[in-house]
Amino acid sequence: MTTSALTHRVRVLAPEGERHDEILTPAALDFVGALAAAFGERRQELMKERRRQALRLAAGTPLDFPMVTSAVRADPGWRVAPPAPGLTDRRVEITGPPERRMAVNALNSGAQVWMADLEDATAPTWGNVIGGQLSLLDAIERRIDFTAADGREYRLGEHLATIVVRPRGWHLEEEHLEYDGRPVPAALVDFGLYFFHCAQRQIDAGYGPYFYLPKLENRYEARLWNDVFLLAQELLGIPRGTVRATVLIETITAAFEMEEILYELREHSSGLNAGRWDYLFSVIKTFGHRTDFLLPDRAKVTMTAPFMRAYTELLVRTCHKRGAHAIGGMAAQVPGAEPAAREAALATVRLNKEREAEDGFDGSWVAHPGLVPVCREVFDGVLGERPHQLDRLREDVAVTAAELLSVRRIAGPPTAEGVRTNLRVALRYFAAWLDGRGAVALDGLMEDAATAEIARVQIWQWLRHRVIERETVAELLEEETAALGAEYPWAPVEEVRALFERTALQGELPLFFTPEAYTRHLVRRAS
Ligand SMILES: CC(=O)SCCNC(=O)CCNC(=O)[C@H](O)C(C)(C)COP(=O)(O)OP(=O)(O)OC[C@H]1O[C@@H](n2cnc3c(N)ncnc32)[C@H](O)[C@@H]1OP(=O)(O)O
Ligand SMILES: O=CC(=O)O
Ligand SMILES: [Mg+2]
Repeated sequence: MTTSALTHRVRVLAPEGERHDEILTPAALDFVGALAAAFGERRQELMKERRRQALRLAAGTPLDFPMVTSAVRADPGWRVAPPAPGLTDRRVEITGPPERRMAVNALNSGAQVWMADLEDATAPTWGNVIGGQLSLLDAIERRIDFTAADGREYRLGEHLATIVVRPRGWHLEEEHLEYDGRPVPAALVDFGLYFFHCAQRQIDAGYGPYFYLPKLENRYEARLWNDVFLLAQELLGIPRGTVRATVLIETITAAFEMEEILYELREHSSGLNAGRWDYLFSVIKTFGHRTDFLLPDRAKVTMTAPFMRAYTELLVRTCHKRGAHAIGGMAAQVPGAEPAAREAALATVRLNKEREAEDGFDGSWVAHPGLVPVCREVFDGVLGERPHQLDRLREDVAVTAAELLSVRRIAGPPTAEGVRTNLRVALRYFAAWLDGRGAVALDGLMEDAATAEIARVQIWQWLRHRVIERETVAELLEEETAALGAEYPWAPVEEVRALFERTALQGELPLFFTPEAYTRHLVRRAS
């Protein structure tokens, strides 16, 4: 049953859920409404600017470091805010959706930070959106303990990871909340509800309202976030500069404005993170029409590819120049139960973390509690007792625009195995997402919205450049759809297949698979 409640001008258009009233209080909705009123239009303008920029780049306008902000880059006189409590030592950060069991496991994992993910790892069903907020509130109130159906006890320990929340990106809307007759930007819903309920509680606990900001494309989007923080702090009487935000550099255009993004957010900034999977997705999406951006199988595009190295080297240099933490990205391997596969996964993760620690990163991400020890060991080896290595300025690094864009230096056409893998991953991930799960382990790898995006856009790119035949893809799709049905009898196979066809096989490439899939499949469903 759908209820419709009106508070100020925010309407809730969703089934009532257990304890949802604790999150969707009139005051919290008013707060979200105030953010939507102040920033909704500006966000829409910025989404239009994204499309204009995509068209300019497609038409051949060169991507370069902006001339107009060269003074910001040249000015030695500014630094970001000092690290806030709980964010000084970030050598291991575990990520995952704020589902109750995982929340307890992540908080107890021994990592310094838990990135509670309402974004790449969460399928935004209304149940997940509000359930995530409840988990966060309960965790901060230390009332999240529970006994699972199988009798296992989940109890918060003494030493917990610092919570950093990742709201959804600017491109998404939350259709279960309406302001002035329009869906509220999802970023403002996730940020606003958490901030409203937890900011003061986190300050009282000795921490603060901390965020990861995903998928920014330029400095104006960072400025928008900064203004959101200013208003949010003002409305709730929280001292200016209490918020901290780490921005994921995970679009190719943002890589050209890292310093400007830090500058815009400087009084709230806690660094940058190398969001490598979305970054790769963004490179393909932005330049997929160009033959010099044709990439081989996803498995072959590692962090040692010259253009990926240029990106991470520049990220560390930029952060440390401004006193900001540089946080490494996600190695996708998850440790399975089978000993040989487990060893191989741990060895790959170790190599990735070693490269990051040696390059100067101050910490890195892991996707699973079983990877916390290896990441910690590697960073302990480089940091020792020091909480970070901000003093490693990496003045030896000088990255050019050409190096950031030097994709053609990775050779090789896609293999038959690579094409099939992308199809398998996209179909299985879409099925899980429609089922309300935003992260899954598939063949020993963590897959989430970012990695699934790569799978779909690679197929699109390979078709566009005719390095694979349309008939081959059609045959493989037939086989893999049948395999999906056999493997996941619960999956809505035809809907999954149609979603893949719409988002990967058309001439025009949809910018993300999520907005359309959300509206079509996740809105106004029971859970
Ligand atoms: C590109 C990016 O944006 S990366 C960041 C976004 N992606 C993510 O955050 C993904 C995070 N990781 C995950 O979601 C999970 O590890 C998955 C889905 C990949 C695999 O999860 P599972 O299949 O449950 O793994 P597995 O069975 O090995 O889990 C063992 C235990 O570890 C827990 N666990 C696994 N991963 C995590 C995690 N990231 N955080 C907390 N606990 C976790 C499981 O809940 C399970 O706990 P239990 O023994 O109490 O039941
Ligand atoms: O969010 C992280 C990424 O790699 O994408
Ligand atoms: Mg991402």
